Amino acid sequence: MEGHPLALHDVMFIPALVAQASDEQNKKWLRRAQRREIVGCYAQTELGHGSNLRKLETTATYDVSTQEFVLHTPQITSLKWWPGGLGKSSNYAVVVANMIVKEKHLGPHSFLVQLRDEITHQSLKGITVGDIGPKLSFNAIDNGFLGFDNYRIPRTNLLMRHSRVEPDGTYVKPPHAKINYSAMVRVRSHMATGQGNFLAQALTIAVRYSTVRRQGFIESGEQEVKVLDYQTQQHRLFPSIAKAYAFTFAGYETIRLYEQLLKEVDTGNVSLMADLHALTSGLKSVVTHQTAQGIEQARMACGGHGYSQASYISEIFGVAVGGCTYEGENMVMLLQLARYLVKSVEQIKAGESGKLGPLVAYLAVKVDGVDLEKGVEEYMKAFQHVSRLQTWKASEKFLKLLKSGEKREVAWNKSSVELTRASRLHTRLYIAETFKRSVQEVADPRLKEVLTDLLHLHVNYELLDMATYALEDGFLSSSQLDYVRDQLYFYLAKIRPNAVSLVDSWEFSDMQLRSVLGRRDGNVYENLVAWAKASPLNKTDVLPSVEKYLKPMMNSKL
Ligand SMILES: CCCCC/C=C\C/C=C\C/C=C\C/C=C\C/C=C/C(=O)SCCNC(=O)CCNC(=O)[C@H](O)C(C)(C)COP(=O)(O)OP(=O)(O)OC[C@H]1O[C@@H](n2cnc3c(N)ncnc32)[C@H](O)[C@@H]1OP(=O)(O)O
Ligand SMILES: Cc1cc2nc3c(=O)[nH]c(=O)nc-3n(C[C@H](O)[C@H](O)[C@H](O)COP(=O)(O)OP(=O)(O)OC[C@H]3O[C@@H](n4cnc5c(N)ncnc54)[C@H](O)[C@@H]3O)c2cc1C
Repeated sequence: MEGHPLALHDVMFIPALVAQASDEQNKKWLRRAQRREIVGCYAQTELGHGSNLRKLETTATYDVSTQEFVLHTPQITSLKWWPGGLGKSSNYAVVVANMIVKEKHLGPHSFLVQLRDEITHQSLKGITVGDIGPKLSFNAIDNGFLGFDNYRIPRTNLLMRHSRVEPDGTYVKPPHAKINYSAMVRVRSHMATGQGNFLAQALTIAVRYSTVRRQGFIESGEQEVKVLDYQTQQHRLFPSIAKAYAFTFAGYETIRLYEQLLKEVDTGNVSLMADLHALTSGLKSVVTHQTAQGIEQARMACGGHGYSQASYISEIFGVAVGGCTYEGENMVMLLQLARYLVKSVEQIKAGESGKLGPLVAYLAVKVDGVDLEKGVEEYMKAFQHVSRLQTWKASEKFLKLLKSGEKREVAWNKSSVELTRASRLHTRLYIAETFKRSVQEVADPRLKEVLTDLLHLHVNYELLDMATYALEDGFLSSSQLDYVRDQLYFYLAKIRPNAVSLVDSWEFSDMQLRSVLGRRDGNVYENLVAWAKASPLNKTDVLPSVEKYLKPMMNSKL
């Protein structure tokens, strides 16, 4: 859970080679990387810039006389900073640097760069590399820094699947300006399943523990109740169980889309790139945020013992919450999706609704009202309505500011909170729709029934959470919201008997969970005592600090 120093080798280094190196280059590098003869990382972020890639400062200047690129770190802010596995483990890196050929700045490009000797593992001359120090979590990964002092690499180390520099310095452009960002899009496509998995781990711990923990009464005179029987506890945990399933289903879809994109790009078709970028930007942001919230609620749902490291939930939280920042800070990525939504609104206004992609076609179709009692399809229409309403409002705000003479960037900034709200609602609609589609496809009727309960819980919880938007223009009445509330409580109670099976079905082993509270056998109390006794502070009865500090204090006459 604390991460693995080679994680980025598999998660980004190899995928970057697969997607960006030419077949010829990969004959040399890929097999070696796959066999782990070389260990790599993905070095893009710098001390001064992570979000705004156009301002990366590391330069790769082409020297036509030697047919080499000269990598250089011009100032302190240009040091690579954060890449996982860079500090101590990797001897190679895919380095993203601003490419300069014949004095022309051609923007961020990826290069394969050797950092350390393959035999001694010592850093090479011209390279400064090290670890950035302890972090909130992920401390088994050596996130690192890296500087170049006019460090030379062959021309052929530019990853040349999509763009090239010929020996004479002629630049061949890629078919899409952002094709070099593919390693990030890949990880973003995988993040919904990855984060769903983190959330699932925390929930497994909290739900199991909530059936062991007995405290208080619902009806007097009986045995104290399992805390999972409290409606508040169910409300804290069950909607997150639904989300963990929903994120996993949505993630399967984005992974499929990414694989399709890779194939299409190889045939020169880059049309899916904008759609997938927008989709994964929003999904990564919403999923990481809601996962962090869900894990934190799971921790609190375990009361005092949730705060102990014996719960292991704090470590899961630390790792998962990193996802709000890495692969694109969430606000920045929500604003990327917002660009796509605003463009879609502009298309509709220009009478070009027919050109809209399937995920945004609903923005052009108005619905007057819904009858929620008819079922999930009506909820989808309600989600579409709130997302459409907010997307139009935010877009109109931006477009009005533009029309009033504001500069584009200023108008954008003044509309940005509203735009991020639109992006979230659009993404939550997507999650609900993929959840619905996935449940409809389940063949086993008993499984389908339980998952359908979860889906109902999800749509009622989500709609209630978006109620402000739905009430704003009178789309939903307060009596409809009362119906949603009743449905929510109905499904909390209905799911209760299946709650343990729903988390057990994720099949985490005790070794994976590393949680005293979440043990499969439920022997929490005995093992908490054993865990506490094993604490380093309990190795001796009297600590050296007693002689050194406590006694002088206690014996002092002052
Ligand atoms: C595979 C398994 C993964 C499992 C993961 C799951 C769980 C984790 C478990 C364990 C993981 C272990 C380790 C992983 C941990 C950490 C790894 C972390 C790695 C990193 O963080 S790597 C660094 C990531 N950095 C970023 O994400 C930077 C964010 N910034 C950007 O991406 C860009 O700067 C920007 C914000 C997109 C803007 O780019 P810019 O070039 O300035 O473009 P704009 O002018 O804003 O836009 C122009 C235009 O281009 C479109 N665009 C931008 N990007 C793309 C893209 N990628 N594809 C397609 N189109 C793109 C943009 O939309 C604009 O289009 P317009 O039509 O609107 O003009
Ligand atoms: C655990 C972890 C692992 C990482 N692994 C890697 C790795 O392997 N390789 C790698 O290259 N990098 C890695 N990173 C770096 C990571 O990708 C960046 O930190 C991330 O992209 C955010 O960039 P930043 O740090 O520049 O944030 P900043 O952009 O400085 O963000 C600071 C604040 O400014 C806001 N902001 C910035 N720009 C805008 C804007 N245009 N509009 C509105 N608000 C804005 C943000 O929303 C945020 O609130 C890792 C980071 C972490 C935490």
